[in-house]
This record gives sequence, C-alpha cells and structure tokens, in this order.
Amino acid sequence: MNLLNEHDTLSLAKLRDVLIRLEDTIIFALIERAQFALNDNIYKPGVYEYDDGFKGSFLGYFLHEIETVHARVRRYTSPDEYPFTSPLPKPILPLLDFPPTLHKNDINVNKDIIERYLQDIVPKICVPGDDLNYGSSATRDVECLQALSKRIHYGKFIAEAKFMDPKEQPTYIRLIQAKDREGIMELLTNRTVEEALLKRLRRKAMIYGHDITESGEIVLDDQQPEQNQKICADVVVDLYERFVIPLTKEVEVDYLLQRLDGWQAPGK
Ligand SMILES: C=C(O[C@@H]1C=C(C(=O)O)C=C[C@H]1O)C(=O)O
Repeated sequence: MNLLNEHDTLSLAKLRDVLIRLEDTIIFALIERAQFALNDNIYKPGVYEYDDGFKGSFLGYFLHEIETVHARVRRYTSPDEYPFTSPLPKPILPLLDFPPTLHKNDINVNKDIIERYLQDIVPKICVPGDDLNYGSSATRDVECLQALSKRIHYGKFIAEAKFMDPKEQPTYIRLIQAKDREGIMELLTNRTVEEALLKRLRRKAMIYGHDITESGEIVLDDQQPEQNQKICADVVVDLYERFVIPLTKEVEVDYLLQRLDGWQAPGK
C-alpha cells in the first residue's frame, strides 16, 4: 500500500487509516482467542520438554519458532538489520529512504507487549479453566500478539510523519535536542484522535461481538446481556486506553529521540 502523500513523505492520514483497520484485526483476533478457555498450562514453563532444549512455556516456544522464521525470511527485505557474513540478494522492492530504524522490530513481539497481554488481557477475555485446546489457544495468542505488536510499532511511521510536518519540525528538533521526553510526548499527543478512537472501538467491539441473523438483526438476549457477547467491549476499550495507545506513544517518543542521529536537515 502506498503510504506517501503528494510530497513523497509519509501521510499521517493514510497511516491513521491503517490503525483504524488494525482495530478490526485486533478485535477479531481477541474474539478468536476468547472461544477457548484460559488454558494456563500453555503459559507455564516446564510443561513440555522440547527436542532442541528450549526452556520456557509452550507459547514461548511457539513464538520463538515463529519469530525465527520471520527473522530468517526478513533478511531478504531488510538486509541492513541482519549482519550475516554471506552476501545477501538485493531486495526486489527498493526500500523507501527512511532511517533504517524504521524497519526494525516491525514484526517482533516485544517483552512488554507479551507480559501485558498475558497478565491483563487473556484472563479477562477467556473463561478460567482448561479445555485442553492448547494448540488452538496458543495459535490465537500468537495472532493477537502479532496484531498488537504491529499496531504498536506503527508508532514509528506515525512519528516519522509527524516529524516531517514542516510546521512541527522545528519544535520537534528543539525538543529532541533537549532530550525532553515529556515535551515530545505532549507535542505528538492528539487527544481528539484518541477520544474518537475509543468511541469507535466501543461500538465496533459491541457490533463485532454479536451474532447477526440472515435478515440483519443483531442477536440480543436482554435476560443475559453478557452471555451473547463474544467479547466485552469494556475490556477492548480498556486494552487500548491503558496499553495500546500508551505503548504506541512510547514507540513514537523513542523513535523521535534518535531521529536526529546522523541526520542533516535538507539544504543544510
Ligand atoms: C497514533 C497517533 O499518535 C498518538 C497516539 C494515538 C494512538 O495510539 O491511537 C492517537 C493519537 C495520538 O495521541 C496519531 O496521532 O494518530
């Protein structure tokens, strides 16, 4: 997808559209996970013994294997990040001329995201207990984590777009040079966008979380409103409010703090 605007810099509007689309991905991934019980055993180390000596939980093993494949494959498209000794084929698609850090970690699930997902989200969306669907549960966890990680790491692109806004750039440069984390955070925060997002998310979670009949009615049981919701809208809103948005902004600030390293403003 082309995320550039008419000046060939990243378009903030297009990036925001991507984040809106990712809301759907995340809600549906959570709905998929919520079909299965908590299955705590997949999060405990020592339940299985792995052939290759891996120590950790079943989910940890699963993620480790998946990320290894991603890293192996990705070196063809982002060779700068993988200092392998053998020469690598040139990427088929030319990489956009962004700072190399923009490409890093865009798929890797990081520790913070995993911890908060396991402590805060899974116990709220799954019934406690064990239905022995370990493979299915772990697969859904991987999908949730990848979607969350992607969304949160999009903060780098968002931050780049904000930095390239000519009206804002001088202020960003001043704050970055002063290493003023709070000032950068304040400048990149857009409360109107955040409020609109949370409202939209609640409606989406409510709508996507209900079945719809062939004539288009939403199946609601007034006697048991909780029972026929596949996912609780409050949990999804809370997830974004306390976890997804703050981490995205953290990524934005971290990205901007290193934005001037080795950079010269055009024309200087
Ligand atoms: C992502 C952006 O930056 C910030 C983070 C937001 C988010 O994570 O949803 C929303 C608005 C901004 O406060 C944006 O401006 O769109």
